[in-house]
Amino acid sequence: MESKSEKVVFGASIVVPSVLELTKHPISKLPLRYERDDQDPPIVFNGDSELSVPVVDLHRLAIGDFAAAEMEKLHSACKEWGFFQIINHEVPASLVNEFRMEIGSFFNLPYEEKKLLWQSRENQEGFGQLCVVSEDQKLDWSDMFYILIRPPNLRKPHLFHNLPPKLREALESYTTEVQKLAMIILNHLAEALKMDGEEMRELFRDGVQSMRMNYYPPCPEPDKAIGFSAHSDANALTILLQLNETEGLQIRKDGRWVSVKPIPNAFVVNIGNIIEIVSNGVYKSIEHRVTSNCSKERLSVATFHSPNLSLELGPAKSVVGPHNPPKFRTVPLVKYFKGYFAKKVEGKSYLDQIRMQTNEVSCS
Ligand SMILES: O=C(O)CCC(=O)C(=O)O
Ligand SMILES: [Fe+2]
Repeated sequence: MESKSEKVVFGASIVVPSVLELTKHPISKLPLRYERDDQDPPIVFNGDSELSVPVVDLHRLAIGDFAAAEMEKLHSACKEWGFFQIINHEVPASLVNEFRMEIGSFFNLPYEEKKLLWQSRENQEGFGQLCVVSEDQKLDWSDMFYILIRPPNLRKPHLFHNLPPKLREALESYTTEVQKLAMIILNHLAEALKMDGEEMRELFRDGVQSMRMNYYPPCPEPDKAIGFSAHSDANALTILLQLNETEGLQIRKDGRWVSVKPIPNAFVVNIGNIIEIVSNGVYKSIEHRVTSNCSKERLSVATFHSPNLSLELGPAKSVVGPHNPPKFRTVPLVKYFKGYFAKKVEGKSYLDQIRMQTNEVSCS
């Protein structure tokens, strides 16, 4: 039976305004609905050059002489940061650039056309914002477009078929390549965790891939607003493309917010809650956010990878043992997602709810 906190209805008759439309005519004051006092102020910590997100070279992971050192870098990035940037990933730059251009045009479509692709009462796909459940709820200073891509039976025809044809084509090629990259990374993570590679592959066979495109317009009062409020990702592995050179993404590291500086042709990869659970807490799903700025727009696209929806989620069997007892309970994946979104609406972390208490004994 569903607990009360798992019941959540998104967007029932709630219209989430488009921030891009709001900024079409210059405004000097931030509308009240975007003024935030529930977020840390957007202080950028830049003082210590030691503090920058690790960079992992995928090519070196495959070359005998360098592989062990690169693998160690990957392992410690996932343990200590929950984030890394990946270079030499072999996703063709031409394909990424094609996609980049199509996304820019997509956000600039006339509002009347975009309205046809707006979130509906029942689900969060389409243009809009995440987890908006009331008219008074404060909003992020951004527009997003969220869509399920794989497996194909999850695609919503009214969204997928109504995407501009060139965007759909570019999205198809981009997500196919990024899906391959995600599997390569997940295989490396299994190796680094000393987890059975077959157990990892089995989890992600016919897994879920979804995508969120984010548009952050310049903000009249960036100190009072937030582009994307602090959160950790629900899924297993996020592969993020920062589409232009505008900074904004920050991650929480040892209690401070650290900027993730865009590196040309790199992807930002982050561990989501699901890998934190599968790795039995060895890898960390880290809180991150996007700050606003007063002069430059920012665009990003996050591609999310999750296991097969019919499976149960818990610490990997090949990772836990007498010396490493499970730190999380095992729950059906579908139940996990419902719990995540319900807790997000409450502003809490669902991970804490499925974390084992110290006196709890595992039955799995
Ligand atoms: O725009 C970004 O850089 C981050 C977006 C993000 O965290 C998300 O879509 O989950
Ligand atoms: Fe995120």
